[in-house]
Amino acid sequence: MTQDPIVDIRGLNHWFGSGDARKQALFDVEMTLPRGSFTVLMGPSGSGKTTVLTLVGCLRGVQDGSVRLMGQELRGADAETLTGLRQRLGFIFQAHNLHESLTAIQNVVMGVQVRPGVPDALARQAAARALGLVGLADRLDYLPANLSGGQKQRVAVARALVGNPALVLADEPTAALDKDSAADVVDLLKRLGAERGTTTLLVTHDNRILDRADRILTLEDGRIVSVEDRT
Ligand SMILES: Nc1ncnc2c1ncn2[C@@H]1O[C@H](COP(=O)(O)OP(=O)(O)OP(=O)(O)O)[C@@H](O)[C@H]1O
Repeated sequence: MTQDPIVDIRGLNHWFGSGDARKQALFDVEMTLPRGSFTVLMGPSGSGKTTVLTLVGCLRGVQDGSVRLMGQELRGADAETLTGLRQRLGFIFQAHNLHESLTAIQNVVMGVQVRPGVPDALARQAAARALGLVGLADRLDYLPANLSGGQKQRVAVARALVGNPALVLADEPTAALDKDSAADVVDLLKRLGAERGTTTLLVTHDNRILDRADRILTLEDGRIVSVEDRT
């Protein structure tokens, strides 16, 4: 049985600014992400990658065209629908964005608590399990300042995955990492995604990640210029 794609984008245009400063950032972008797929979105700086990611992540409003996320149209969707959808997403950013005053496990617990009504003990249990999966079972009570760059990024991966998201959106997750840590983080994302059926859309211009992708989409000047299927 074929399932609906997690993400289906049709004729997406996007503009920034207004008046004379108005500038089109995306032109007629089309993209389909099948459930469980691992897609890399690449392209030069300023080509529109982050804009696509923030639109799919319900972090900015869709102006023109259609973005369907888990079957729901985002254009014109109300705030409640967008909040509900956002709770089913996992975000990983270039800078790990951990709270420096919270320990690794407290940071990951915050990833559980985006969903209302999860009891503290259960959240802590899930967070400990997620940190175990990323190989940090012995670092639960460390503050970010006492973790390496790769370890911090793995905490961010655990935080993104702990709520069992349907879709992980990752923006340059390996930019701050050395070669080995970058490969570890990507392999981890891919493995956990495969085990849980999570779909991943990863933005990067890091060539080291490309051989791990199921699909590589390339954006240039706001347009998709190539789609390479590797499955
Ligand atoms: N908030 C904004 N206001 C005005 N213009 C913006 C804004 N955000 C992005 N842009 C413009 O939209 C275009 C696409 O930007 P975007 O950040 O999506 O590119 P990118 O491919 O992610 O770049 P990078 O790899 O450098 O992060 C660029 O020309 C950028 O200057």
